[in-house]
Amino acid sequence: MTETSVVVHADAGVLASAVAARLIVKIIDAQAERGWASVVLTGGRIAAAMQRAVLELPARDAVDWSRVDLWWGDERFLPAGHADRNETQAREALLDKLPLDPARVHAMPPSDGPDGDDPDAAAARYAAALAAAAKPGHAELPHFDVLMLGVGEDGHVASIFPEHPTAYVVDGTTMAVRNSPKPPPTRVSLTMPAITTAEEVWLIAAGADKAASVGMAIEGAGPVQLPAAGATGVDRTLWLLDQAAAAHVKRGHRSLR
Ligand SMILES: O=C1O[C@H](COP(=O)(O)O)[C@@H](O)[C@H](O)[C@H]1O
Repeated sequence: MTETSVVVHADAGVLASAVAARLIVKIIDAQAERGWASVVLTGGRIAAAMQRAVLELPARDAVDWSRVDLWWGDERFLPAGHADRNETQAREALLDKLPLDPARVHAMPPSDGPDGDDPDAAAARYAAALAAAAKPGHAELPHFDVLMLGVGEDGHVASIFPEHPTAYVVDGTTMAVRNSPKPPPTRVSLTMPAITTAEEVWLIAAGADKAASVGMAIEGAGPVQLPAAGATGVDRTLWLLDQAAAAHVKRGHRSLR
């Protein structure tokens, strides 16, 4: 059974740098144990702040970045290099400044990639890449040490939206997303069953506009109504919040930092 914790930081800046520190330590621990680490990135504002914060921490040099696999939880299906792609954001904020092995940076295909403007083919291609990285006998996914998720104002995670067809998907590892309520309308996403295979899931949210959804998700809302409520890790589910996003979380459910 997953252990769930809620950690509340003073503001978005402290949150970003605390998550960055946590991520570095998680990667160091995974590499000490098995030689490599596998991380699933998310997009959005707090994710970008966290990515920038990783660069500012001297402990980043304790990571062997050439032995880190990077995946994405979702992607806005746009041309390569588009400013709104989660990949572009991560590359600009962090990845382009790290000595990563390019073969281990597994971005989701863009809309002008090998499959053209076909999100189903792009999702299938990503599913194949995930399956190719899985250990023999380990079904369709590699091990994920940590899978990070931003939380939308409406409680969406990755590109799984409340009451949207994506919230009802119970099989497969990836999916094309159409008619997303948040632009752009076409996306590619991991499915909820894929997300919940991660060793640890970290849900990261900052700002008062996230407070209602975060509060309801932690207090027991259903995952179709609030996908954030269904995103759990196998060993651990960690809510990493600033004070404003935690405003509706009951005192007994949080530890203040
Ligand atoms: O569209 C998306 O939004 C969420 C949250 O973004 P934020 O700016 O409100 O933090 C993000 O986590 C997701 O990956 C992304 O595609």
